[in-house]
Amino acid sequence: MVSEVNANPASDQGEPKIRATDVSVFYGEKRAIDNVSIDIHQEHVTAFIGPSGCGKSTFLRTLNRMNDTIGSARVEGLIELDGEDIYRSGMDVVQLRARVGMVFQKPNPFPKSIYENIAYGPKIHGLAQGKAELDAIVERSLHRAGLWDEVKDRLQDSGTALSGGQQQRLCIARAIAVDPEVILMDEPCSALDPIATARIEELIDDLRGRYAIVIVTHSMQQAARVSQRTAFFHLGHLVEYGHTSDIFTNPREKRTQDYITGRYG
Ligand SMILES: Nc1ncnc2c1ncn2[C@@H]1O[C@H](COP(=O)(O)OP(=O)(O)OP(=O)(O)O)[C@@H](O)[C@H]1O
Repeated sequence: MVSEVNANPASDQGEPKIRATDVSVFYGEKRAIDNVSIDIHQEHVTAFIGPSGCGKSTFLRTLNRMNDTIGSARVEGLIELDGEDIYRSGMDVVQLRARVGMVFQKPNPFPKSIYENIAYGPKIHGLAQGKAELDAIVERSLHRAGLWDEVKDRLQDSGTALSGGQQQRLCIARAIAVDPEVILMDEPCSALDPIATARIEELIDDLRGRYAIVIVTHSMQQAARVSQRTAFFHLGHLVEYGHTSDIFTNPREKRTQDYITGRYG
């Protein structure tokens, strides 16, 4: 049975950016997420932690309807972005995914130039009036992602020729280029070395405040370093959600305590 969780430890922060209410996710008959309610706030980095298979990625994907791409997946419950039900019929999913961008575990730049990787989204969303405006978006996005200085002299080189860490920053720049409100990150550092990981963590901190960021991570150290709110999932349940400092120093639930002290996971 799910214990009572505080779904809104940031109630002092005004209206949530995203509110999930009684969300369950099924793959065929199998229930991977069980009745999860949570508020995600604008000014924060929110970390999802929990043992492998607990449903962190599945739940993350419900927040921009990425589960729609998995044939067997079915979502129940309500997910609101600024109060709007994102699963309502008629919702423009392409537009939604621009507002709620995603960065994946493995960097996945398009097999195109660095410039085109960034320019593609703004072009299809009609965000630039002409070449000069597009150039400005590309430069600004690469700046924000902390990549401009490294690539400004080779914007026509292929994005796939960059190092893993640079590719991941390119993917973050690509998400930023369409002016998102929320950025979802699914284990964005798991394919990176410690130096590249540190750069992404610094970047997440720089981006905080401008976007609501949700990060799935296997690393409790990373959650503690980059997030202000942490949600602990176990077997499809949201066991505990709160201020990151409280979750790591003073968890209310025994299952959280056991996980953060390394008893399982
Ligand atoms: N496409 C899919 N089809 C069927 N079952 C799936 C699919 N994706 C995930 N699952 C199942 O749903 C459950 C939750 O998986 P999910 O990947 O969301 O967990 P996770 O906590 O992100 O795991 P990990 O930390 O290992 O990435 C698991 O039992 C998994 O096997």
